[in-house]
Amino acid sequence: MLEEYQELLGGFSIGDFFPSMELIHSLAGMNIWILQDMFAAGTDTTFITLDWGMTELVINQKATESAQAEVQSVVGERKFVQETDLPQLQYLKAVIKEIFRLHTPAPVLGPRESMEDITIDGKTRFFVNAWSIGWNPESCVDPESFRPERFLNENSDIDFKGQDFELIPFGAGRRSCPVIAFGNASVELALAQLLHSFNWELPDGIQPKDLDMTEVFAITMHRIANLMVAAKPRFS
Ligand code: HEM
Repeated sequence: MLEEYQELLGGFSIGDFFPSMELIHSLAGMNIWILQDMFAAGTDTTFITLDWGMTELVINQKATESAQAEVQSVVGERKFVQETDLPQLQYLKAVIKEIFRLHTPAPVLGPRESMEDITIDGKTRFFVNAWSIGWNPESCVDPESFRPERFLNENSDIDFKGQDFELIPFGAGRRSCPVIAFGNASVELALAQLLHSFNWELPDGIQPKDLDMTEVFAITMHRIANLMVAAKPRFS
C-alpha cells in the first residue's frame, strides 16, 4: 500500500503535504480546499499550543501537580481520558487559557476593515495583535507570569469565544476561527492525556532558567527551541 502511495505521489513523501493534496482529495472524496484549509489552519495552531503548554508546565511544577491531581480525581485508574471527562477539568481549562494568553498561537489576526469611517494614521486597514492584548497590564495583573489561577479567580468571567476582547486566541467576529470548540477540545484532551499518562521533567542537569523562551513571530508563533523532556510512565 505504501509503495502505491509513493508511486502516486511521484517521489514526494507524505511530509511534502501540498503536492499530495490531489491524492488525498481523491482518497477522501472531499473538497480539496476544505481539507487544505483544515490542515493549514488546524495543525500548527494545535501543536504550538501543546508545545508551549508542556514548556510552561515543566517549568511550573506546582501547576503541573494541580492539573495532574485534578485529572487523576476525574479519570481515576482508567488509562484513557474521555471527552466526557473534560467539563470537570476546570483547572486544566484555566491552564489552557493561560497558555492562549501568554503564547497566543496566531498572534496577529487577519486584516480587518472598519465598518464605520475611521482614521488611524491616515489609513483604515488594520491588524489586531491578539498576543499583545493578552500581555496588557490594564486587563491582566502581572501579565508576564504563568498563573492559571487568574482564570479561576479575578479573571474567571473571561472566555476565549470572541466575546471578551481581553482574550481572543481564536479571533472574534464573523471571521473568527470556525472550530473554536473542536480546536479547544483537541488541546484539552491531548494535554489531559499527557498529564495522566506521564510525569514530565526536564532532562538531568537542565534547569528551567536554561530554557530559551524566545518566541518566533510569524503567522503562528513557535518557541525558538525544541522542547526536550523526560517522560516517566505513571501506569505499568
Ligand atoms: C488551538 C487551536 C486553534 C487556534 C488557536 C486557532 C486560531 C485561529 C485564528 C486566530 C483564526 C483567525 C481569526 C480572526 O482573524 O479573527 C483562525 C481561523 C481559522 N481557523 Fe482556527 N485555530 C485553531 C484550530 C483550528 C482547527 C483545528 C481548524 C480546522 C480543523 C481551524 C480552522 C480555521 C479556519 C478554516 C480559519 C479561517 C476562517 C476564516 O477565514 O473565515 N482552526 N483560527
